[in-house]
Amino acid sequence: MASLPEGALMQRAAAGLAYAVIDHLGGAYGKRVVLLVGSGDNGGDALYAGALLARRGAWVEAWLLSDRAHAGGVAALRAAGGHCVGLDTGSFVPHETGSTDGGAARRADATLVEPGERQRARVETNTVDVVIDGIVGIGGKPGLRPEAEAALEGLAGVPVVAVDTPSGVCVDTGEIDGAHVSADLTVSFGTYKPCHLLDPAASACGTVRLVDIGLELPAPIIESLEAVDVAALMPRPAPDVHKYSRGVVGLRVGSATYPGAALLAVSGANTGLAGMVRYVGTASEWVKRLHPEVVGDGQAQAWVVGSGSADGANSALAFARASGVPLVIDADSLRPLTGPLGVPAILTPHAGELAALIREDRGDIEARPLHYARLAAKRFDAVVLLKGRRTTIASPDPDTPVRVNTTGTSWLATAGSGDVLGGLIGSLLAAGLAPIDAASAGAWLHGAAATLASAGGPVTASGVAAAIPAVIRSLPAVSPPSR
Ligand SMILES: NC(=O)C1=CN([C@@H]2O[C@H](COP(=O)(O)OP(=O)(O)OC[C@H]3O[C@@H](n4cnc5c(N)ncnc54)[C@H](O)[C@@H]3O)[C@@H](O)[C@H]2O)[C@@H](O)CC1
Ligand SMILES: [K+]
Repeated sequence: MASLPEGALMQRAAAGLAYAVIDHLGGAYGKRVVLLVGSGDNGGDALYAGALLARRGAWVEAWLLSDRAHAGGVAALRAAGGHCVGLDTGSFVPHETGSTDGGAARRADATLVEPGERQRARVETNTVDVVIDGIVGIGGKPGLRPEAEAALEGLAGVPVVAVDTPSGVCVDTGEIDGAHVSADLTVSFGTYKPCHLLDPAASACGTVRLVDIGLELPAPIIESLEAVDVAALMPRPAPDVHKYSRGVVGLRVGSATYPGAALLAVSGANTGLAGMVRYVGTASEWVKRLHPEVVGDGQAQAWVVGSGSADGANSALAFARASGVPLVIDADSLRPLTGPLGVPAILTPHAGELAALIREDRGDIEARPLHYARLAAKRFDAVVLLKGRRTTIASPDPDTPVRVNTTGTSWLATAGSGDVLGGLIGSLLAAGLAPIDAASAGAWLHGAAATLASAGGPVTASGVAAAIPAVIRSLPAVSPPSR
């Protein structure tokens, strides 16, 4: 910031925001835009973007929700032909804006709402094309104040573009505590924030669009893999490779009650990412018939246990643990866990399973996935992959960023898809990926395979497994790591 002229970052943010709004609306000319403007720089972004839209022929009205507003933004909007309205027509006084954008405070030298504007009848809300939410951004506390709630109520049904973050959500944790904006589009500046990735707040963001404003960013505490990252993690056979050196994954899953879980877990593991798949359990005959490549008991570089294991869950876990190799622990084998396992492990609970495991309320876990994934990772000294719309993957090492998965479709909420995921992660673990990488790359591929197989329609767990190789083929080419 020190090297930039004052206000440069805000101008970049506002321009990015305005063009995103123009894209969203399919143009600016003749559109009716209401800005909801809070007291900080988030409101400043909205006002400058409003000025740009007004210059492009939009009709723009700013509702100033506080007795302070970004003075430069107000002046710019007025100069471009936009209007400012105070909701409660209080006395609007000059103020010093926050110092996040350039450091120096700016002092307004005019009242924010001119007398003529103050009493104007406000726009008919059913003619508004878009609301720009500049109530609060990264400086806001969770929840909305009554004037913001009232304004949003009056504009119910109008599409909302959120500036940086949907106002009211907790930016740093993705939690929700009180009223908040639900946006159709969120335009984030510089980087994604936790609320853009983590549920429940991520569900309030709508589509998230990132505008690069040239920030130099610190190391993240949360990250989300993209296709190129997954491509770089994929095990690719070297020329001198053989089936054992590519890794052997073993599965002790399924039971007489749930033979299908065994077949699905094997289909997730048996996509060719590892050199060999072993299966031990009651569904052996079925596995042999449907997956002739799969062999029986023996040494493995990773074991998958618990999916549909029913009464066999404890012994499957005990056998696998005794092998000393990394484990994927799913479903029924999560139940006997009481603490660290002594071997590298990935636990793959959904919220209900994690609730039972750590004796918490399922609703609390769904409301605070980041918190509980981290807590469980620490307690069990294992990578914890907490399944959900935004699967959240925490490492026991507090310095390793938490990974949030963004691939997938709600069609993936289907029986057996978790069994496929466990097998897939096991094969990546056996192929030599670190547990956090195996879990997060597995979640990414699984979600992407579901989207591919679904193509907008229904999908089954078998269909997801079948689509995994095609997803891997479609990953971008990456140069191999230098030795
Ligand atoms: N930091 C940066 O590098 C940049 C920041 N920019 C913008 O600046 C924003 C941050 O600005 P600020 O730090 O001024 O903070 P905000 O504008 O996010 O909000 C803080 C202000 O809102 C009030 N407030 C807090 N919680 C509230 C609530 N729940 N309801 C109503 N009012 C509440 C506070 O009293 C304070 O005045 C970013 O989100 C982004 O939009 C951009 O202009 C680009 C550069
Ligand atoms: K906002």
